[in-house]
Amino acid sequence: MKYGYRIAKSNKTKKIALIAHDNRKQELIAWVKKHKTLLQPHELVGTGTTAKLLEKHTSLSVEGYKSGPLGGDQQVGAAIAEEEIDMLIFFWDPLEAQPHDPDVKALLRIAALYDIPVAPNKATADFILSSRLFNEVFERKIVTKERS
Ligand SMILES: O=C(CO)COP(=O)(O)O
Repeated sequence: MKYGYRIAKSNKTKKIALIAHDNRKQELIAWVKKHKTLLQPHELVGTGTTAKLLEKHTSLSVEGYKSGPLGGDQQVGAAIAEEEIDMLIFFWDPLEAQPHDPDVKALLRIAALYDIPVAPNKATADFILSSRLFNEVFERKIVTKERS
């Protein structure tokens, strides 16, 4: 089996996954509030608790998957593998182990594999949002398997 790749293109309107571990949820809520106008035109999704809190505190519409520890990270990972999600804002906790650490790792692996922008903190999220590409079509490299 050999690996090859093909180029996929995002739409101008992005589907953005928003996720935060408990100790970082307030930080994500504040970030989304700050950038509400920029985020509003895009399709927002997130893991269960994060999505609910974001809807409550920002009144943006955020479609929720299951809660992270109950399989939400895996659902977001599957959506990335289906090429449905264009970027991942994931404020994961660098100071506390999670019971579903393997799921977190799997999500980050799939996001790297499918070549989507990933922000683990506000600085990176700000860079992504201020990128010229944020409201344009951008290309990404999808790894494929080819029979040799
Ligand atoms: O645990 C998470 C990501 O790994 C987040 O899940 P919740 O948004 O349901 O808290």
